Amino acid sequence: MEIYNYTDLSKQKVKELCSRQIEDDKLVEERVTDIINSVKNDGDKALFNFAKAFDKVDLEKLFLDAEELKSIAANIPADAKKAIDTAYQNIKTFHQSQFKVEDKVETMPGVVCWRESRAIEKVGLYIPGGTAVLPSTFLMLATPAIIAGCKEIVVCSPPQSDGKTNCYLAYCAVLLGIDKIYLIGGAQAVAAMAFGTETVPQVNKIFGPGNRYVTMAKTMVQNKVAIDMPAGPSEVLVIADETANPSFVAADLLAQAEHGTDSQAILVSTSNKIITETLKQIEVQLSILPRKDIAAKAIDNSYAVLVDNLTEAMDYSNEYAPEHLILATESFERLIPLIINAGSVFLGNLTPESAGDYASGTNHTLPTSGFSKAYSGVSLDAFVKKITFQHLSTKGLNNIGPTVETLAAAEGLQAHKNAVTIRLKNKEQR
Ligand SMILES: NC(=O)c1ccc[n+]([C@@H]2O[C@H](COP(=O)([O-])OP(=O)(O)OC[C@H]3O[C@@H](n4cnc5c(N)ncnc54)[C@H](O)[C@@H]3O)[C@@H](O)[C@H]2O)c1
Ligand SMILES: N[C@H](CO)Cc1c[nH]c[nH+]1
Ligand SMILES: [Zn+2]
Repeated sequence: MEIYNYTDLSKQKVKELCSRQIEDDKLVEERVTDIINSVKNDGDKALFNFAKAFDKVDLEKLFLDAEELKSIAANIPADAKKAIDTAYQNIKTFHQSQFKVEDKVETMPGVVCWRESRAIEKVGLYIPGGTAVLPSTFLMLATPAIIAGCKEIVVCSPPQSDGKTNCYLAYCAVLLGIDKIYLIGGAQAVAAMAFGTETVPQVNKIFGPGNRYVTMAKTMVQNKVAIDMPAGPSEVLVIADETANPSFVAADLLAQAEHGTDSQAILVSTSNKIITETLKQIEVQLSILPRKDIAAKAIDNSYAVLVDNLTEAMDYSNEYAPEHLILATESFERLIPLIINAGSVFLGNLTPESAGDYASGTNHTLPTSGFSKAYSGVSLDAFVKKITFQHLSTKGLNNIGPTVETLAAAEGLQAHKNAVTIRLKNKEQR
C-alpha cells in the first residue's frame, strides 16, 4: 500500500488516484457487448451456454421453483436462520420508515398540486454469486421491493457447480415469499432481464451489485430498462485521526478488500503513526484470512494519504466519492456537515462497515467508482415512481389561466394557449 502526502499531490495526481479506471475496461465492454447480443438473439439457449462457459455447469433448467427452494432452505443452520431473520427485521424496519405520504400544496388559490408514489411493476434483482454468494444482497433488494409493492420480482443469481443455489439464498427466498430463483449470473443475467427470453421475464428496472461484467452490462442496457446505479467492486475510504484504533481501521479496510481483487480500501489520516500501525495490523490480520490472496491484491491496489487536518481529509474524501465512508475519529459529529459525496457513512470507532453490509438496516447496494457524486444507494424510493397530480378549481383556472396563455403565446404554441382560453370563455360548460 503506497503512502502519499496530500500537500505533495498535484491536482492531476489526486484525479488519477480518485479514478477507478482499470486498463482492460475496453475488453470488458467488448465481451459484454457480445454477451448481450447473444442473449438478445438466442434467448435461453445463450443462457445455457454461458452457464457452461462461465459457471462450469450444465443446467437442466434455468430456475429453481418454490418446492425446490423450500427443500434446499431446510438445510440452513439454526444460527444462520436466526441471523437472517434479525437482519431482515432491521432492514424492513428502516425501509418501511422511508414510506412517506406527501402533502397536497396549493401553489395559488384554487391550484392544488401533489405527488403520489406507485411501485414499479416489474423489477429484476441481481444477487452476486461469483467470488462469494451474497444472501445479504437478496434481503437488501427484495425487502424494499416488497414494501414498495412491486408486482413481479425476478431474481437472478449464478448457479452453483451442482446446478442449484445455496441454503442461505434459498432460505431468503422462502422468508421473502419469492417463489423462483433464476440460475443466471453475470452480464447474461442483466441482458435476460432487460430483453426477456423464453423463460426469463423482461423487467422495467434492474437492481443489484456485481462485478465489472454485471456493472458494464447494466450501464449498456439503459436504453431498454432503468437501472438502480452503477454498483460495482466494493470500496471503502476510512478517515482516521489519532483517536482511531489501528486494528479496527485495518479490519475495516480488509473487510472491503476481501470482496475482490479490484476492490479499493483507502486510508486518509492526520497521523503518520496511525498509518504505520494500521499497515502493520493489515499484515497481521491478512495472514489469517481465508481469502488472503484476494484481499492482498486489493490492498496492493489501494493507498494511504497523510493529511494535515480533518477538513483536508474530508476534501479528499469528497473528491474520491467513496461507496462507504468510515469516520474513525471521536470528532465525527463535526465532520458530518462537511460530507458531500458518499454512499453510506459509518460514524465513530465502534461502527464497523460490516454492520451496514448485513444488519443495521441501511441498504448495502451503493454507488461505486465515484458515482456517489450523483447517485444515492438503493432505498424504498428506488422501487417507486413519483407521479405528480394537479387540480384546478374555477378560481384556480381564473387565477392561473392568463399566465399560461401568455407563456404559450411567447413560445408560439397556439394550441396550448387555446386549451386554457376555451375553458375561460365557456363558463357555462365548466
Ligand atoms: N456496490 C455494491 O453495492 C456492492 C454490493 C455487494 C457486492 N459488490 C461487489 O459485487 C461484486 C461481485 O462479484 P462476483 O464476481 O463475486 O460475482 P458476480 O455474481 O457479480 O459475477 C459472477 C459472474 O460473472 C461472470 N463472469 C465471470 N468471469 C467472466 C468473464 N471472464 N467474462 C464474462 N463474464 C464473466 C459469470 O457469469 C459469473 O456468473 C464484487 O466486486 C463485490 O465487491 C458491490
Ligand atoms: N460490502 C458490500 C457492498 O459493497 C456488501 C456486502 C455483502 N456481503 C458483505 N458485504
Ligand atoms: Zn462487504
